[in-house]
Amino acid sequence: MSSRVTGRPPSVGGTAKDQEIAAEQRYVDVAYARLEEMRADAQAMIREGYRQSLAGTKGSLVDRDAMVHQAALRAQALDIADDGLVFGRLDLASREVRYVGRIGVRTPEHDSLVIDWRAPAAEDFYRATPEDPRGVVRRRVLHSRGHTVVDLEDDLLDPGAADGMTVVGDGAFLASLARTREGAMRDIVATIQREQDEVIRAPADGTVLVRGAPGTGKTAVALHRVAYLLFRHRRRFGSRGVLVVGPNRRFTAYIERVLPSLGEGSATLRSLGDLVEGVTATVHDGPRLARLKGAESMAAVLRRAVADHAPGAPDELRVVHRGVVVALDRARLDRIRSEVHRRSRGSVNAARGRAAELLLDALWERFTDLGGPEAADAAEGAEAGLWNAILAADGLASLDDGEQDRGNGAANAGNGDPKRARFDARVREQRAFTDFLVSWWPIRRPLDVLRSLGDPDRLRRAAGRDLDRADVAPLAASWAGDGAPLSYQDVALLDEIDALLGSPPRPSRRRRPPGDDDPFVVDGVNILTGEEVADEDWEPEMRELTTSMERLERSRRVDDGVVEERPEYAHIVVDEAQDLSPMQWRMLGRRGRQASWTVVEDPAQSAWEDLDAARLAMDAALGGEQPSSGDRSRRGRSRGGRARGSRPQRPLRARHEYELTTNYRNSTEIAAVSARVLARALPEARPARAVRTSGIDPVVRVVPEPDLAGAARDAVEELLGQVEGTIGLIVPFAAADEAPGTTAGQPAEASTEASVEASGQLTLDAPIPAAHSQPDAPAPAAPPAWSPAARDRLAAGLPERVQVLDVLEAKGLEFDAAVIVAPETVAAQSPRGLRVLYVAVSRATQRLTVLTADPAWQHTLLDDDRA
Ligand SMILES: Nc1ncnc2c1ncn2[C@@H]1O[C@H](COP(=O)(O)OP(=O)(O)OP(=O)(O)O)[C@@H](O)[C@H]1O
Repeated sequence: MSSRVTGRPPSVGGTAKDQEIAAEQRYVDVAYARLEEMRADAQAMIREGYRQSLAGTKGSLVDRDAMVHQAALRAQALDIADDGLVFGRLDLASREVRYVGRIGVRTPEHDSLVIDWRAPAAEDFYRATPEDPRGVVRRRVLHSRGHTVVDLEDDLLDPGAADGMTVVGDGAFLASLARTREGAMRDIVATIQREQDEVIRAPADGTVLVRGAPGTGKTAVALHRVAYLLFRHRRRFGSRGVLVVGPNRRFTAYIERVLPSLGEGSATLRSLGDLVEGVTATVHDGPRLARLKGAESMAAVLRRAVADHAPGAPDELRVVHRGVVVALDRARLDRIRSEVHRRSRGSVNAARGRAAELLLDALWERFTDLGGPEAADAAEGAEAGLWNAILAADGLASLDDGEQDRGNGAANAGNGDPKRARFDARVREQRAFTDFLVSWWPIRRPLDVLRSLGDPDRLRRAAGRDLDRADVAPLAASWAGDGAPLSYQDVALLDEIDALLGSPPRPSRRRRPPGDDDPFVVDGVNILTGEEVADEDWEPEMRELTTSMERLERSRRVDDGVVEERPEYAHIVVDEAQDLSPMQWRMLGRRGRQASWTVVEDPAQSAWEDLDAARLAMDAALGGEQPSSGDRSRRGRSRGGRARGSRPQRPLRARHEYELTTNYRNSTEIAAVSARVLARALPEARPARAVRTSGIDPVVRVVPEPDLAGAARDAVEELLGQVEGTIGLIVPFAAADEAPGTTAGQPAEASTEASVEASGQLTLDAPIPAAHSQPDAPAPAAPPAWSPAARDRLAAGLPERVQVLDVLEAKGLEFDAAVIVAPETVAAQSPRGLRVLYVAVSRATQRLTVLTADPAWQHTLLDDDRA
C-alpha cells in the first residue's frame, strides 16, 4: 500500500506520514515516562520487602517472599515492554482512541494510556475487518525500534466514518514477513491476524485443536495463547502451571524467547526428550525402532517387564526356625511374585511389605507341611521347662508369662495364631530373610528396568504376543549397555515404567516412640518396607517460600531413584502433535489429568505411521471425545494399536477445532514447490495460501550422487552472499536401526546418530551398537553419505548462521534460505518419506535450493516448463 492522505493536506516540515509518526511519538513518550514511574514503584516494593524481613519473624519472612516475588514479576513485565511498548491504535466511530501494547499502562489516576493486547478492550484490534468493522474506523500499527516509532501502517475499516482521518501505510506487514530470520522465533503481537486471534482467545476449558499447513503460524499462535491464558486466568494457570511441549531440543531453543518477550517467563518449555526429570534423550530412533517403541502395545511389554524378577534376584529362600530348614524354590517364589504384583497394581516399589507378608505365608505353609509346629512345640517345651526351673530358683516369674505376653502381642500379627506370630517374628529377625527380601524385591529405577531389556531373553519374556520375534533383537540392542544413548521414544518408555513402579514409600513423618529401637531400621531406612524413618530429632524445616513454578519444576527423577511428584499442569500445549506416538501421548496424559489443552498439528507433516493409533492415544490423554467401542476393539486387535490396559477413562471434555489457512512463512514461489510435494504425498490435501511474492524462483539442480555433498557446500556458499540471516542445509535422515535395503536406496547407518544439545548445536554422540550387529539382522553396511561425521565435514568452517541438520530435526524451524539434499532419498526413507520431504521444502522464507541425483525430481518439484 502506498501512502495516501484523506482530507488533511500535508503541512510544511515533512510528509503527512512524518507528521503522524511525530504525533504518535509524543504519545509513546508519555507512555514510556509512565512506565519508568511504574518501574520505580516496583523497585521500591522490592526494597520494602527486604526491609520487612529485617524484623526477622517467620511471618515476615513469608510476607517478604510474597512481596518480593510479586514485585519482581511486575518489574520483569515492565522490562519486556521496553521494546515496542505501544504497537497499535484504534480510532473508533465513537471518537474514542485506544492504544494497544505489550502491557497495560495507566496514569496515576487510573486512566488507561495503553491497553494490554490480551485485554478484552484490545480484541477489536485483531478482529475488526472491513466486512465487520466492530465500531473501528481506522486500525493503525506502530512499528518501533526501542522507544522510537519508525513506521506506521493503517487499515481504513469504515471509510464512511473516516471524516478527515489520515491513512498511511507502505505494506509494512508484508515487509515484516520478509524480514531476516536471526535464528530465534519472535512474537507476532502487533500483527496477529483475525483467524489467529480467534485461536488465541479461544475458551480456556477443554481442548483447542489447531490445524494448519506449514507456516500458518500454529506455533506462534499457540505461544500467544499461553500468554493470553496466563493474563486472563492468572490464578488458575499461574498457580498450577502451563507446560509447552515441542518435538526436540533444537525446536524448543528456537521458540524459547517468544514467551519471555511477551512477559510470560513462568510457563515450562520442554522437548519430548526432556519431560522426565533426570534423563535426557540424545538420539532419534529410525522409523522402524520409533514405530516399535512408540506403539501402545509397548505398555503391555513394559508391564510384563516390571513384573519379571530383577536381574540378579536370588531364586531360593532358605530360613531356619526351631532347627527346621524351611526353603522356597524358584517356582514357588515366581508364584508369590505374580501374586504380589496382582495385589499391588501400580505401586511395585511400595509393595515390599506385601512381598514380605506373602513370603512369610508361604514359609509358614512349608514349615507346617514339614511338621515344624509340632517339632517346635516339643523343643520349646523342653527349653521353657529348663529356664523356668532356673528362674524359680532365683525367685523370678516363670517364662510362660512373658512368652504368653509376647504371644498375645504377636497373635494379632499372626491372625490370632500365637505360633504363627512367633514364627513370623523370628523369621523376620533373620538376616537370611531380610537380605533375601532386599535383593528379591529391590526398589527399582525405571532406567534399570529399561536397561534390563537390553537382554534379548528378558525382552522376549516381556514381549508376549505384543512384539514380533524379529523385532526383539534390534530393540534389545538399542537398550543394551549402561552407556547406550536414550532416544526420544525411550523417554516415554521410562515414564511408563516409572508409572508402573510407583513411588518408593515416602519418608515417614512419624516420630518414633521413645525407646522403640526398631531392628529393621538401618541408617534411617526400614529394610522391610523401604520406608525412610524419621530421626528422633527430626523437625520440619522452616522453609523459604517457594514459587509455584519452583515446586512444579521439581519432579520425579528416574535416574537416581530420588522420588518427587511428577508435575501436573493446568494447561498443556502440544506442538507438532501429528508426530507424537501413542506412548508419548500416555506420557503427556499423566501430566495433564485435570488440564485443558492446546494441540497444534498438521497431519500432512506427520512422520508417524499409525495415525489412527496415535489419535486414540491422544483422545485418552486429552479426556476428549472417546472413540466408539467398535473403533476401540478393532484397534485393539491390530498390532501396534492395542488400546487395552488400565488406562483410566476420562470424563468427556469440550473440543474446539480451528483451521489456519494463510501461509506467512514461504514466498509464493517456495509455497508452489511445497504444494507440489504435498500433492504427491496427500493428493486430497489443500495447501495454505501464501501472501508474499518475492520474485525469486526456487532452484532445483541435478547433480551426480557422488557430488551431492560438494554441490551442497557450493549452494550454501552462494546463499551466504544472497541472504543475511539463517541458512538450513537439510540432509536425509541417518537411521541407526535400519538394516541395508530397508530404506530403499538409503544405506543403513552403521554406528552413530546426531543429537542436539540444549544450546541448539548439533553434536555427535558416542557410537552405539547398531541393530544389525544382532544375530538375526543383516551384516553392517558402509557408512552412509549423510552420517553425522559426513554432516560434520559439511558444516566445518561455515558461519554460525548455517545449520546442517537432518530432515527430522528441521521440523518446526524456519530459515531465510534452505538447501534440501537428495529429496529422492528422503522420500524413500520411510513410508511417510514424502510427508517428511514436505516439511523440509516448506522451511525457507526467501530462497530454496534443491539438489537431486534424480532428474525426475526436477520435474516433480518445478512445473514442467521450468524444469
Ligand atoms: N500474524 C503474523 N504476523 C507476522 N508473522 C507471522 C504471523 N503469523 C505467523 N507469522 C510468522 O510466520 C512464520 C511461521 O509461523 P509458525 O512457525 O508459527 O508456523 P507453523 O504453522 O507452526 O509452521 P510449521 O507447521 O512449519 O511448524 C513465523 O516466522 C511466524 O513468526
